[in-house]
Formats: sequence, C-alpha cells, structure tokens
Amino acid sequence: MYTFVKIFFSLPIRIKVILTFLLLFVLGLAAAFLHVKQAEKRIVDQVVSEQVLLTRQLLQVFERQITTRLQNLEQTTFLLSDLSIVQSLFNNDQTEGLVLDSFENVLLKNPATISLKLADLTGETRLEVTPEKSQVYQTSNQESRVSQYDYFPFVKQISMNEVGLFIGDPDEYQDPHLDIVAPVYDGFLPMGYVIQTVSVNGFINDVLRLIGKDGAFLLMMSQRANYLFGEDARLQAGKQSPAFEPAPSSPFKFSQAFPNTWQGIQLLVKGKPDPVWSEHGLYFTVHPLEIEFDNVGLYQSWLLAYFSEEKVLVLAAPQLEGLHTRFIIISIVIVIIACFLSWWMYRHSMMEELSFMAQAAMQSMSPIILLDLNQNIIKVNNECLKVMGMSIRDLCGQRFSSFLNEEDRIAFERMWQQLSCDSSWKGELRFVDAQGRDVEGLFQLFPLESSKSKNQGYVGSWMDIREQKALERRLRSLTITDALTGCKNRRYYDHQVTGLFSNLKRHPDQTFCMALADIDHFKHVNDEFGHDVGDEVLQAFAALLEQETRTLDVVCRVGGEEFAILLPNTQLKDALMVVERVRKMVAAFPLAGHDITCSFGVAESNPATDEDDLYKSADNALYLAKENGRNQVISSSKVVQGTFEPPSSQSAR
Ligand SMILES: Nc1nc2c(ncn2[C@@H]2O[C@H](COP(=O)(O)OP(=O)(O)OP(=O)(O)O)[C@@H](O)[C@H]2O)c(=O)[nH]1
Repeated sequence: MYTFVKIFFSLPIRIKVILTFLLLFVLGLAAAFLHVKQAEKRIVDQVVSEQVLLTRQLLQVFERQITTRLQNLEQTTFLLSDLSIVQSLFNNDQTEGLVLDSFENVLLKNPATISLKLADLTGETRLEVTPEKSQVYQTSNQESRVSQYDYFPFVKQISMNEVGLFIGDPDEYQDPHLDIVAPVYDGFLPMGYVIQTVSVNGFINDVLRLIGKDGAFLLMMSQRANYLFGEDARLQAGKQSPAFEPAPSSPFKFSQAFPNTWQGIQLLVKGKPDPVWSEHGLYFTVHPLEIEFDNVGLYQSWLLAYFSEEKVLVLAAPQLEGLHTRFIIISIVIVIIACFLSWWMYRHSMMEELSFMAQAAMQSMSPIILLDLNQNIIKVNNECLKVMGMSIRDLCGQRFSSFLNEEDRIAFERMWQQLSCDSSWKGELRFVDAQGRDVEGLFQLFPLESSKSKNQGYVGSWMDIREQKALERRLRSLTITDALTGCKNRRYYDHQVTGLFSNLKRHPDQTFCMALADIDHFKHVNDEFGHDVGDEVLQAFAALLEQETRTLDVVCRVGGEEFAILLPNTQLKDALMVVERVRKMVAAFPLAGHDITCSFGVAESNPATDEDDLYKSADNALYLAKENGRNQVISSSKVVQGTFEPPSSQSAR
C-alpha cells in the first residue's frame, strides 16, 4: 500500500488527475450502484412484507373457516350421536332408514363429504354411505377384528364430546381426504364411532370459494410435509415456478421441490414473527394449523400461502422505475463531482507548484516586483531592493511607474491603460535608483492568478541590462565614430544626411547646409613632421570644428584630411559665417603646434535635389577654394553663378 501511494505521488500531475478521476468515478458509481441495489432490496422487501401480511390475513381467514367447519362437524356429530339413532343403529337392523335420513342431512350440509361411516369399537365399518349412490352398504360380519384404519389406535383415545381429525395418506388415496372421527356414547358407555371422510381438495376449494383467491395461493400440508393439497397442481405444472420443473411421473414432494423453505418451516417455532422464504421465484409464508386431541398427541398441519416474485416485481415496478431515474441522476452528479474534484486537484497542484515557483523566484537573482491591479507595489524581493538601493518602505505602496525614467514612465502608463487583466507585457524600461541613476532593465509583466480569482495583480521581473546597454552603446558609437579624431565617421554622415533630406521633403522650409573642410597642403605636414604629427594635427582640427559648431551640428570625417559639417536649420549665409570663423581661427592659431590653413566649400540644401547633388555642390566649391589659392571659404552659389572672385581671405592670414 505504501509503495502504491509512493508511486502514485511520484506520477506526473496529469496522470495523477486522470487516475483520481477514474478512481472517484468508479468508486462513486459503485457506491451509487450499491445504494440503488439496497434501495431496490428495501422496496422489494417492503412489497413482500405487505404481501405476506395480506396472505397471512388470508391464512387466518382460512384457519377460521376450518375451525368453523370443524365446529359444524362437531355439531353434526352430536346430531348423529343422538342416543336413539345410535342405539337403534347398533341394536335394530330395522332402523337403517332412519339413520340414513340423518346421514343424508349431513351430506347436504357438507358438500365435500365423500362418505359417512359407522364403525364399531373395534374399528370395523358397520355402515357406509356415499353421496353418489345414496345407499347404505352394510359390511359383512367380519370375523377379523383387525382395524381397517391405521389411525384407529388413536381414535380409541378420543374422549366423549371430542372430534378427531385425521389426514389421509395421498399415497394410498387418489383423492387425499380428511377423516373426521367422533365417538358415539350411550350415556357413558362407548358404542362406536361415526367417521366422516371429507375430500381435502374439495374441502379447501370450498373454503377458497368462500374466502376468494386474490393475492395468494393456498396450500394445506400435513405434518410430514410431503403431502400437499390444494393448489398444488399449479406448482406441479411449474406455472408459478419456472425454475422448478418436477419430473412428470414422480409424485410431487414439497420438501424435495422446496427444500430450503421446508427446512425453514421445520425450524419454525410457534409464536415466532411471521417468517417468509423465497425459493424458485416464489415467496412462501406459513401458518401452523394445530389440531390437538387429549391423550392422542399433536397432529399438526401447515397452512401455506405463496405468491410469485413476478407479482412482487409488478407491484414494486413504479417505485423501482423512480429508483432507476434516481440512479441516473446520482451517476450524473457523481461524474460532475469527480470532474470538479479532479479539476480542483489539478488547479490546487498547479497553484502549489506556482506558489513554490513564486517563492523560488522571489529568492532569485533577478529583481521581482508584485503589483496590484492599480499598479501599486505590493511586494519586492531582496535583489530588487539591492538594485534600486532602496528599502521596502520606499517601494511598497508606491505607484510602479513613479520609479521609472520620465520618458519611460509616460510610455508605460500608456501601455498600462491598454493592458487587459490577463495579458502580459515585455519591454525595456529605465528605472531610477536611489541615487537618481538610470537602471536599465528588460522588464516582463505577467498576470498573477490564484485559485480564488482569475487575476489578483501582476508579477514583474526584470533583468539588469546596464552592462549590455553600455556595451551596445559603445559598439554603436564605434560604428559611427572616427577612431582617430573621435568625431562622427562617413557612415554616420550618410545616415544623417539621408535623415535631413527626408525631413526636408516633409518640411521644405527647414533648410540645412553642408560644409566640406580640407586642410591645405596636409601632405607637407606628414612629409615634414611625420605621420604621427599629421594625426595630431587632424585630431586638433577635428576638435576645433566640434568646438566651433553647435551641438546640433554634426562634424564628420569623410576622407583622409577632409571633413563634412552638417548644419541643420541653417541658411547658407549663416553657414558661411560659421565656417569663415573657423577658417580664421585655424589660420590665426597653430594647431598641435603647427601653422596650417584650411579651405571650405559650402552648399545649401534644395528639396529638388538629393544628398549626392548637395555633396557634389559643396565639393565643387571646395575644389574652387583650393584652385583659388586655398585658405578660403567658397559658397556653391558662387560656383553656379560663376561669380567667383579671388579670395580676400589670403590677406586675412
Ligand atoms: N597623418 C595622416 N595623414 C593622412 C591621413 N589621411 C590622409 N592623410 C594624408 O593627407 C594627405 C593628403 O594630401 P593631398 O590629397 O595631396 O592634399 P594636400 O596635401 O592637403 O593638398 P591640398 O588638399 O591640395 O591642399 C596625404 O599625404 C595623406 O597621406 C591620416 O589619417 N593621418
């Protein structure tokens, strides 16, 4: 068992849930089935007990009828025992007619009577009357004084004013019969016996006619149980008992056909609560019929009633039908309960797992923040406190976005408005730590669900990407920066000039200018002082350009000693002023300890042209500046108009 439990708990959750569902389903159905079976049994038992009650009432009626009959017989017997009749019967052969008249009266009162006899004290029949023939047979004076009745020794013990009841043996008689015997006295002197033989079947049928047959079949059985009278034909034909088919030739023995019932009857103690036995699809109940004679012993018969299982089921059918509906309803309820419990178990396990994971997550190396549905911080982990350099009090209860960089705060609030309860979000955010520094993080937000409600809030976790971002920035800067001079390179220039032109397309009034700068005779510097000195001069020249232009302006090294300056939102005349100022400074002060001069070609943007045209214009202007003697600024407009004049800048040096 322990191993089984261990294996069960080691199974994956889905398998556990399926097994639990199946177990609950099977156990539930089994319980429902047992419940219904028990209820079925209760209903059947109730119907059986009702039927038993009814049949026992019939049996009591039957018993009363028999008693009444016996009393009638007794009266009749007394009538027969009239002294004058009996005396004349025994003493005077001439009185036969008188006796017969009385006998015939008795026969009329008892239709089941087969014969009426008068026996002497030895048991020898002296007179016999049969209803069919209505005549008297006088037995011959037999020498033999042997009793012709097996029971005659008992008959002799019947006292005055008593009646004996003897059940005939069906093995000996075709039609089972009952002998009712009463002694005949002359005063106190016993004279003989009057014996009335009654057909048992006739007697019972007569009684049944009186009491009706509805509800049960009645049987009368002798003490030895293998004698069965009454409705036995039905049993023998197997009509009421499909399970029992007696051999057609063999005599019907109740004790053999229904051994259990008979055994029960034998064990039956008088006064016990109403017993009932079921066998071969029949229910039996019994009522003892006791006929006692003083000093003769106990002659006990059984009044047996039975009814079929079929009848019980018919009577119980309406209730059983309701029971089956109940079974279906119970089964459906069980399936629902099994589904619900399995679902609950699954959910509970998942929540446990989730809670375990949450605990583990809270201890993780990543900062974690729990938010309620109003974006208030509920909980943070230690790593979060460490990264933010704050205490729990600083963070908990505060609005999450208040710890974001201003730019990101606006974006996050906009996102929060659109965030539905069950959706998650992922993006880069810049937190502001206790020192006011930006802490860049890759932030993930997902709904926090529990077993009680769908969404209780959100879990936010972020990855500190400060180093990654710094590296990224550095890499990006390297790709757009000239390694020697530190100003922007050609790639950046291309990107910027394209951007300025696309802006110009949208806003033609936002004119910008480009100035190309070139150090004059730079080759001489290299040749005379070495390449390293040349580099230093280039660096100083680039620094000067950066220094003398606006932050908005972009200085790019586009060739060896050639630089391009992009001046956004600048008219040509203003651009010329700027570069002229630079030119003068270069010419006036040594750069890296060397006196050099430089030339500029300046061009203004035109929405009708593109970046290549602009560059070309500036380059042509520069070329003219060089051609014209260097150390001067030439505007592209001069190139176009052909109004080029010898520079006065030469003299400025
Ligand atoms: N030190 C140094 N020299 C460079 C670098 N790039 C280009 N140069 C040199 O710059 C010089 C350019 O010479 P030129 O193109 O003939 O022009 P210039 O001598 O300046 O003459 P003009 O431009 O006609 O006035 C060459 O000698 C190149 O070797 C660099 O990165 N460092």
